[in-house]
Amino acid sequence: MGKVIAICNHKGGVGKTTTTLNMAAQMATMGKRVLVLDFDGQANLTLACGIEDFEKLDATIAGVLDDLIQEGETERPMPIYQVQECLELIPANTALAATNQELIKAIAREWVLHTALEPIRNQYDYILIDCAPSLGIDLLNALVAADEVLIVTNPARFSERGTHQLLRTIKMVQKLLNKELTIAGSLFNRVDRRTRLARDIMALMRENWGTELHLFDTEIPNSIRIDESQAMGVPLIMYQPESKPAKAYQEFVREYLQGEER
Ligand SMILES: Nc1ncnc2c1ncn2[C@@H]1O[C@H](COP(=O)(O)OP(=O)(O)OP(=O)(O)O)[C@@H](O)[C@H]1O
Ligand SMILES: [Mg+2]
Repeated sequence: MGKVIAICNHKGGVGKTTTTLNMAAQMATMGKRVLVLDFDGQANLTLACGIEDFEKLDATIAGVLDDLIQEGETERPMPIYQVQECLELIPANTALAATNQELIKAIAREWVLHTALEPIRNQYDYILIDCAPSLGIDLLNALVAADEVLIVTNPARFSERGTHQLLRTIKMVQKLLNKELTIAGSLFNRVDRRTRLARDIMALMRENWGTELHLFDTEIPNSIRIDESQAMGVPLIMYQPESKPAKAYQEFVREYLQGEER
């Protein structure tokens, strides 16, 4: 059975999409069968996978969920696009905003994504869900569909407060909706260790959170290479595998997989 990982933080722009894509690309490079799901109407992941005209796509995750919400339709074929060997994508576009409105009123509303993914879970080693910056019904759906949640965060004072809110939501889901859900931990992205302030904040965050939450040792550095690879529509892991942030993502996946074995 494939493992479903929700990559989330309700704070925007912390690097959820970047992490989803590069983690997935690295896993695929290692021969794992990986599916990434764009679960954000901004469609950043879809675009980063090289689909420029995503607004013209007929088949996206929104359509699958709409059929489930309106008809209870569970047999609809999944819109799956090949990104690279071993790596596939279910895309999104702005239609997902309307779907989210319908989700709020749906029967078994927190379970819709879980039901949608059920028929294809076995086809992959990993399914990575790129969540929107939200604490709403879409996040709840991702957390119910997931086996594990990975939090991506930045070393900034505001991030600390936000993480408490997010952990509260995750814990509620663990109690009320998905008892099997585990927290993989938190990955620090956009780390710039050159400044004293950044080093101090990192030390503070590691001290404050370390007991409550697993914090991955690997840190993803702040680097212009990330934006460059996105502009090219290619995961950084493939575009510049020798660059510092690509190496950091390789190291992070190694650390992540080691943690799985424990
Ligand atoms: N390590 C990094 N170094 C430099 N830029 C980065 C890094 N990680 C992400 N970025 C840039 O920051 C922006 C936000 O990243 P990303 O889209 O991955 O965040 P997100 O959490 O998915 O955002 P949203 O909440 O809007 O979905 C992008 O322009 C991305 O290229
Ligand atoms: Mg994103």
